[in-house]
Amino acid sequence: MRFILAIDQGTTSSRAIVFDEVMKVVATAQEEFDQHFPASGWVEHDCHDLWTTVVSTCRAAMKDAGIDAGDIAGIGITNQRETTVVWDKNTGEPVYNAIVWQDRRTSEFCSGLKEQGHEKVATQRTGLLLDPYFSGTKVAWVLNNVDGARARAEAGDLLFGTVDSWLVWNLTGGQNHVTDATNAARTLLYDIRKNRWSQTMCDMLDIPMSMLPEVKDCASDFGMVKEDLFGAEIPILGIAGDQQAATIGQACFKPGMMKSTYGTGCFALLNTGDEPVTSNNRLLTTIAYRLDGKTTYALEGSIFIAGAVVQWLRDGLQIIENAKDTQALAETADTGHDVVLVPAFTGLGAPYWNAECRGAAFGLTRNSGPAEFAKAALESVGYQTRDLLEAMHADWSSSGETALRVDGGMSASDWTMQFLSDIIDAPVDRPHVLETTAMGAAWLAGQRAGLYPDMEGFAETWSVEKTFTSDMSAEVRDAKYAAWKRAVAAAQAF
Ligand SMILES: Nc1ncnc2c1ncn2[C@@H]1O[C@H](COP(=O)(O)OP(=O)(O)O)[C@@H](O)[C@H]1O
Ligand SMILES: O=P(O)(O)OC[C@H](O)CO
Repeated sequence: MRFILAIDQGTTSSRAIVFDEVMKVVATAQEEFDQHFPASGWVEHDCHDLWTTVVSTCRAAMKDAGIDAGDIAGIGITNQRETTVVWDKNTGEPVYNAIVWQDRRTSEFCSGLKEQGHEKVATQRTGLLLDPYFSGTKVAWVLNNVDGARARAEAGDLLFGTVDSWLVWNLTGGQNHVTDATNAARTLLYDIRKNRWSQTMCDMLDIPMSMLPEVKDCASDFGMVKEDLFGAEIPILGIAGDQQAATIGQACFKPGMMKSTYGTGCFALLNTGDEPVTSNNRLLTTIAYRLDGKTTYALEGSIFIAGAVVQWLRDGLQIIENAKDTQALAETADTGHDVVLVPAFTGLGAPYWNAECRGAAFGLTRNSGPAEFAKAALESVGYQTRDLLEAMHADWSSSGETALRVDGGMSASDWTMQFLSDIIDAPVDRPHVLETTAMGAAWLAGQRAGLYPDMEGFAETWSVEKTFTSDMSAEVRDAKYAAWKRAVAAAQAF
């Protein structure tokens, strides 16, 4: 029996999952690591934590599966995207902590670039916006703020990588400085149409191109894990950013197919085929995957707070003990009035991109209590998804012809998924396999290793566990969504 090992290096934890020959999960290991918040709006990870938790979870998953490294046909890596690591190629030592995708420290730098009229050029090349979310301005921050970093980078001694790159560098014992096209597409340095690093963007941000990794297809030979790590060499055969891996894991291979992942945040990706679609509604144009040199593009909507609003009910308001308690609470809410919650705790993502906006609740009465807040919190996720879908429909007329495929921790909530279907007025499909992110990475590696089926064969294995269909009158839907739009406008005006 041969196995595939998927590494899912996420924002709050690292996971390793062993899949067998028929793509079934046989073992999983997970380890959380510390989040560092050195200043308001700053979020960092210790690069060594990312690495050591990956190694220990891989070892634990292999042990639990009762297998040796020699039984593994290949490794697939998927990762939190945009998070930025800069290290010295001679010593392998990072020059600074990993600056996490959520980090807003380069807000002013981005505003300055926008005022100088650079956004159009940046969007044309990269499909992204001049926002601190992406890696480019984070790399520039390291070069401009860490003592001696710029000189070392210009001398060719420093390397930049997203988390996948950092992991491969370490797994291969400092041999390979590589990434895949989906991760490159999140850096603000990659030309997604020409499929190469953009000299224009590197000049704009003053980043030496010698720091950048080689960009490969998502299923490629990324290098060999050195033998002393797990007891045998293992080829690394697949890499994709986590939201792209979920798109693959959900088998969204045809134009018009869309997935939405409800974890801490929510990321919706719509497959737009082999042409990048330029958004007029502040969505991102990105690479869904690149296989055999052929790029498939996606429109992406990124919402920063989805499941995190449930964490706020638990840890901030302390009105629930467990995330799953929200459903029972929401069911008891007063149906006579609607509380609308705008969870802009860290600003608003797509399609508003308002970094300064903060959260707000509207429609409160003497009757508003935990149940009404729980309902409003769950509904906010549906409203935000509708915002994204409206933008996608406006940008691309062929969108929305198929059901929305959902995954992520919050998709376990039937109540939330039913409201989602009601408010978007479209079917919502929840698959049997909710490990879609790891599955996507595993499939990339497994088909490269000759173990797993091709794209069509893989798509046939996807199956729906539950379909939610809209059960809300148009009148109620329209009134509720109009109230949401008023609430978002009011929160932004505050
Ligand atoms: N039954 C549930 N109802 C509502 N929210 C849930 C439920 N289960 C999990 N969540 C939310 O989902 C999130 C965890 O999902 P997960 O996919 O593990 O996220 P991430 O990968 O971002 O850490 C948490 O924010 C949690 O509050
Ligand atoms: O680590 P996650 O699952 O929160 O995903 C983070 C995204 O990749 C950020 O763009």
